[in-house]
Amino acid sequence: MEKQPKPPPLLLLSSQLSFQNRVCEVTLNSAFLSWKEVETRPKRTSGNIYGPLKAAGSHYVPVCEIISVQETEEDCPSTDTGKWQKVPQSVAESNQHAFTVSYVERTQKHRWRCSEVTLHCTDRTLCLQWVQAIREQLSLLTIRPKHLLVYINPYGGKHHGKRIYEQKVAPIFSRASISTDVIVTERANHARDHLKTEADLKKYDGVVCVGGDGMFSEIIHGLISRTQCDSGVDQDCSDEPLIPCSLRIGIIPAGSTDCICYATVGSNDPVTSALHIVVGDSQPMDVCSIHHNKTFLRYSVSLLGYGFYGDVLTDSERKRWMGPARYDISGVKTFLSHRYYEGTISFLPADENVGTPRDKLQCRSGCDICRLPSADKQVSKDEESVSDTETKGVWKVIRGKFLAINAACMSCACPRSPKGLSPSAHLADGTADLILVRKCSRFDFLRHLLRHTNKDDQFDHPFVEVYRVRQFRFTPRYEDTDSELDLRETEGSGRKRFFSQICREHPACSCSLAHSSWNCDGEILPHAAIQVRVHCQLIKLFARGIEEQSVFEEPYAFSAI
Ligand SMILES: CCCCCCCCCCCCC/C=C/[C@@H](O)[C@H](COP(=O)(O)O)NC(C)=O
Ligand SMILES: Nc1ncnc2c1ncn2[C@@H]1O[C@H](COP(=O)(O)OP(=O)(O)O)[C@@H](O)[C@H]1O
Ligand SMILES: [Ca+2]
Repeated sequence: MEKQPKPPPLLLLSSQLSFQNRVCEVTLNSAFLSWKEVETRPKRTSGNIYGPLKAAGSHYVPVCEIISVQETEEDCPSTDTGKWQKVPQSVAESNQHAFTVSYVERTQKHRWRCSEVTLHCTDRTLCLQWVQAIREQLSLLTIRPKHLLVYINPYGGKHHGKRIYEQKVAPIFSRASISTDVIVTERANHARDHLKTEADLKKYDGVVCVGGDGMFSEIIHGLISRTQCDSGVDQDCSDEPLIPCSLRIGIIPAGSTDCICYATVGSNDPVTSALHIVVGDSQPMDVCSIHHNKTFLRYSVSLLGYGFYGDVLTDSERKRWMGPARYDISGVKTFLSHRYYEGTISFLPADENVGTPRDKLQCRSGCDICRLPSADKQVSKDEESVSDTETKGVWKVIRGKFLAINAACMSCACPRSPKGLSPSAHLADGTADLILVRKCSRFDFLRHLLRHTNKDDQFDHPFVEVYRVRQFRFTPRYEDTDSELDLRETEGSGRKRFFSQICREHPACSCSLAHSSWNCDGEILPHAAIQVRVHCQLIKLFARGIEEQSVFEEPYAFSAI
């Protein structure tokens, strides 16, 4: 289909206003607000005392990135104590009428800041006309949230959640005329239970989570369960397609890892996240459901890890008082213990059109793969059911001794690992990357781990395999005989023989090490044998995916427009 050329933006208002004592040509059209300095005063240059009328720096702000506009009360002393208030530029200007536009400015490392420009008018009518025209354009942006439900975990990360929200986020929401109901949680699972049973969700345009990945996990559990419950979907039934949640979720990072925020925005910065909420961004996201036989256990959006990451989490939970540093201490300890686990992984590979975990195509804002119509979208019940299409694939079975089994339905990029556990995983393609790290030497495992922190390919080792999957199952070795899959032991079954073998191979370890635990977005799962299925685009965030670097380096320098 041929693309229709976009109609040119409609010119709405144009005036000569003053900015920092200079005359500016200010224009508002349906797409941009722009101001261009115009040199009107005669300028002395060598030879010619009258220089040409010169256009200096032009500025363009897309209307969709304007946060707010207000009349600036320059004559009255300020009642606004935030950093929003500008001191008048000069005595000459202070008597004039002015309005201030706040807008998004991109800075380094995918961070957004709130910038502002104050434009002075010669009369009040013109000033009000400008304020009204800009407000009208903002009111057309119906994707922007107006009323939000905010949950704050006061104990996440370094326990700064409440302060971060009050000092950095609330002023931005109030500037953007967003009203909020704020709940500071009093116990673990407070937010989840409130969302699941109590909250009047019809009142809100979105939910905001102030905390880390664990807190985000609470929010999605509450929201997904509520949505299924309201639609009569049984979460215990692993074949049934789930109903996508309609409310978007914003993440204000205030946790230890903040992987979900970092991997969907590109930074773990509260102001940037608040601005993505204000402009009403929307990023769909895959969610894994985890079952044990016919029982629903949990959902996961970031890391689902058995072996190394499971053991790191189990050890670090005892060190919560240390804050984010607990993961480093437990990481070193777990690395030194060098435990491996036996079991069987079986999985349903994804079709080739979603790419492969090693294709080096990173998921970025507006990602083509996540927009593919063939992505395993949630289908309505009268259409072909998801299970029909999925059973057409062929399951693969891998048995072995593993140091780590990780599944990531997105990159899991975080400050600790800027490209993530699976750098080419997609946020919303309906697949997860399954990473199997087989038993190897400590030195090799260290090389693999260190590659998460630099540019080298962590999958380029003979003991690492990675697959893009839609579903998988894991059965630890001693449970193989009870498994529904009936994957029989070839080397002999029976617990006694299994434990004696483990102990022979592992003289320094105790028998209890035959099992690890699953780390599910920072929560320990009670079962080792699990079935996992990816649900394409089950939730939506107030985010837009990571923007291409070029957008950041040249922040809206629309010189060609
Ligand atoms: C020896 C050098 C080791 C460097 C290894 C670096 C690998 C880092 C890969 C991290 C992937 C993190 C995925 C995110 C997991 C979060 O859900 C979870 C819970 O985060 P939270 O505490 O709630 O913020 N955090 C952890 C560490 O398990
Ligand atoms: N008020 C509270 N008291 C204790 N625990 C809480 C409270 N609110 C939330 N939690 C729990 O704290 C855990 C960690 O929270 P999170 O915000 O992810 O921080 P971190 O990244 O440091 O782990 C989550 O599992 C969440 O369920
Ligand atoms: Ca995915």
